[in-house]
Amino acid sequence: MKPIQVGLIGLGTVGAGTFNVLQRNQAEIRGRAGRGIEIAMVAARNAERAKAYQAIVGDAVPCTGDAQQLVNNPAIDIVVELIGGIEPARTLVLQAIANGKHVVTANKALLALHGSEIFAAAREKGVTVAFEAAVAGGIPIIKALREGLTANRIEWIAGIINGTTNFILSEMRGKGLDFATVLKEAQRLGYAEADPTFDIEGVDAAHKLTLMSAIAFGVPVQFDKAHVEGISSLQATDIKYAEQLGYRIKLLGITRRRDNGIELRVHPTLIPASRLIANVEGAMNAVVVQADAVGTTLYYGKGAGAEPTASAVVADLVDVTRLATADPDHRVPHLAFQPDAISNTPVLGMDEVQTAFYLRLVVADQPGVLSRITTILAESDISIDAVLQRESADGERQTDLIILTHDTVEGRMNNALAKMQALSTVLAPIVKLRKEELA
Ligand SMILES: NC(=O)C1=CN([C@@H]2O[C@H](COP(=O)(O)OP(=O)(O)OC[C@H]3O[C@@H](n4cnc5c(N)ncnc54)[C@H](O)[C@@H]3O)[C@@H](O)[C@H]2O)C=CC1
Ligand SMILES: N[C@@H](CC=O)C(=O)O
Ligand code: NA
Repeated sequence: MKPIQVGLIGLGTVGAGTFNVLQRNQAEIRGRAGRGIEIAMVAARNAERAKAYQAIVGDAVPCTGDAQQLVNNPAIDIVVELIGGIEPARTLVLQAIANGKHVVTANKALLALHGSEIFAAAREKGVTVAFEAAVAGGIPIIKALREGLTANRIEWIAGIINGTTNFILSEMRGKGLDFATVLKEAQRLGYAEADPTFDIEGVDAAHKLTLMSAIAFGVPVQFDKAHVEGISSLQATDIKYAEQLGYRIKLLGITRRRDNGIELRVHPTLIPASRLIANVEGAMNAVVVQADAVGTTLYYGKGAGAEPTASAVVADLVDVTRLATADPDHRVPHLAFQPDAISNTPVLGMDEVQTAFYLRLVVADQPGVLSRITTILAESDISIDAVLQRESADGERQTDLIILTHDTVEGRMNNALAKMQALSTVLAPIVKLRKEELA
């Protein structure tokens, strides 16, 4: 059978990785896909990359600077979008779909914001939009959630789904390096987004979490409802105290089914140091899924970088090649659930989220301070798990008071915090971090 014809837009980190993997493993890939997968055209903005690429493939495969030419080329069956960002990616993807082409993309930002529009357009035209690379890079987590766990009622998902921030946290903790140095290294290694604030402020993780939540719970993609907090205000003191209490701090994406809705949140989180996920270091990603039949499963691997991400892009190309001749109505639905089974279960506001807390208070070193604080917690019906008192680095007349609580509702905790903050013996803004046992 004639090889399937692929148009590749973007020859950056992932684009070049995809080209390399397709070239290197073409015989195996053909065996698995049932026919060859051939790059028929490339669109690239980076002149140097385009030249290097052209030197490898010669003139047989045209390389254009105008991606519109590629998506409108009738010879192309599958468009691979690897440029990132919203525009022109959105227009190009919709144009490719309108032209009846399947799409493979690694663009989580695009799908988290415009997934509903894109998947609806694809359904209408009977084409597939595959996006394994968009969540946790090379880890086949979309496949696992959408197909492998399809028998289950998923209860919650918690994941380290941003390699850059995990790399930063690990290097700072392990080697004592400063934030800016480690971020530069993450950029050099190709982990970071074009705008690294997306990584650092938790936005990239929230994009990925939004997609997993939709697939797990049969709800639309709704990034605008996600709670997003990154690592920029995380302090070394809290990492140290967390360790003393037997916890590690990781930037986690958590989505959980509750009776009254779905939690969708990204924030630094204390996790017991004994959990496997607490020991995931560097740019590695890990996703824990709790489901009713199978119990807990853990997916671990490289979530960023050229070839790990290309592994997922090429796997999608093989899937789409296998599916290309299948009846569109019987393909795996984009978001796992059939369109008429997508529910409008609400995403809960943070006030309604249930979690445990780590609090650090800088308090005056005098009698009665601790009891006033514990009274406020008791009156708020918040129960204490552990208390640690340490000499404060900043002065003799003050002390650091670290409190771990059991699960409560965040709104209740915020009310109690306001009362504590108003005490004259509380000398600095209280640090509040969330804590999850993940069991
Ligand atoms: N780098 C990584 O580890 C991962 C990246 N991703 C996603 O993959 C996508 C690509 O990321 P990277 O390869 O890291 O980015 P990159 O910045 O290295 O590459 C993007 C390339 O697209 C080119 N480009 C931009 N606009 C273009 C246009 N209109 N036509 C043709 N070429 C154009 C740029 O010149 C650049 O070479 C993004 O959506 C990113 O979020 C997903 C998982 C991991
Ligand atoms: N910037 C992302 C790349 C992969 O999605 C990350 O650091 O994880
Ligand atoms: Na993946």
